[in-house]
Amino acid sequence: MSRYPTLRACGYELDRTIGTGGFGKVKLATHTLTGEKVAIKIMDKTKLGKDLPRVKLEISALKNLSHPNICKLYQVIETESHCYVVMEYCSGGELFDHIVEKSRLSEMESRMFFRQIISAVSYLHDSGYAHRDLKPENVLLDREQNLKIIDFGLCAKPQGGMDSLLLTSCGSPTYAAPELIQGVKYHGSEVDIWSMGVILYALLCGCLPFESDNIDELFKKILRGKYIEPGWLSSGSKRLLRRMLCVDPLKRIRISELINDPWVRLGFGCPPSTKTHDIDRCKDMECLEAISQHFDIDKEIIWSRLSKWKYDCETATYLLLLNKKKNGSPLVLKKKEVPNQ
Ligand SMILES: O=C(Nc1ccc2c(c1)CCNCC2)c1ccc(-c2cn[nH]c2)cc1OCc1ccccc1
Repeated sequence: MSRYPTLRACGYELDRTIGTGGFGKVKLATHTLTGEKVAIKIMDKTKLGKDLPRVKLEISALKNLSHPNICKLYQVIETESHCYVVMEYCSGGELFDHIVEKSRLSEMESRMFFRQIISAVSYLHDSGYAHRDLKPENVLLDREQNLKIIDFGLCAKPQGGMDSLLLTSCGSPTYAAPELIQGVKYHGSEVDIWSMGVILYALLCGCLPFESDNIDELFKKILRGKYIEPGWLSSGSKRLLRRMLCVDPLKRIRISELINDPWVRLGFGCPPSTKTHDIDRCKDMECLEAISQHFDIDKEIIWSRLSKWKYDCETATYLLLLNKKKNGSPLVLKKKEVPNQ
């Protein structure tokens, strides 16, 4: 008997656990109707305690965000005891493991990944959010090695917009900006730029710019902002790293300059894309047709319900059909197996 009957009842066949964290666990699953694979974050609400607000924050952020480099939310299922968050399947695993596997990445492969991070973070900031916990462990890859940012449990949507200051000290110290660990007021966008600098260093060097087993030592290194520049770094990458890992947030490169940085554009001839990607919010008639035929409900009635974006089973079916269409798979929905009488 399945341990999670709710998920089975909502049309998911569970597979193995692929990740566990403070929040709970992440299990692979298949969405029965479309046959698409998903990742389901399973959280026991009675055990979440003070972390429950983080889960709510992540869910509300993900409901407002739609970008090819941000891990998609498909459905939220809540019961008395559990919260299930159905997410995009990222079979390429963590960027961190990819770097470790290759010890370090070439300048062009680093640039290919880094441009996707710039695209996602630029969209995030334009949407009024700061992630505040950017690190290679929170960057996954899909099977085509497209990058997907996860874990918006520490993100902030400052009341007064992205120019207003934040104070909460959060995130992982190794990737945290000097102003954040000093506990002074900071801009979310500026701390994200610093963390992106640490990620770029990890991509190019295969290690971290500031490391120590002793937290005080680590803080001193971050506040000094001095790090080793390995001999293989090009002058363009060294210059960019210095502009990102700049201790003074006022002198740190801004996202608008980062997009046009020569190192970022090298070989592409253009800046990373920054326009919002609401492709998932568009009305796709083929997907609507498939749902309409399967449930024998008028397309306009289906769309009137879908366009409320309730992240229920209908939203999940529609978004997963869009996925199938993007991957060139046929838009068919599986008939529910009628249990033999
Ligand atoms: O699809 C996900 N992961 C995933 C799927 C398939 C495979 C692998 C990995 C690698 C292991 N070999 C099997 C292939 C996957 C998708 C979303 C999320 C997710 C989205 N918000 N929060 C988590 C987490 C996922 O992962 C588990 C995990 C990865 C890194 C930190 C923690 C957990």
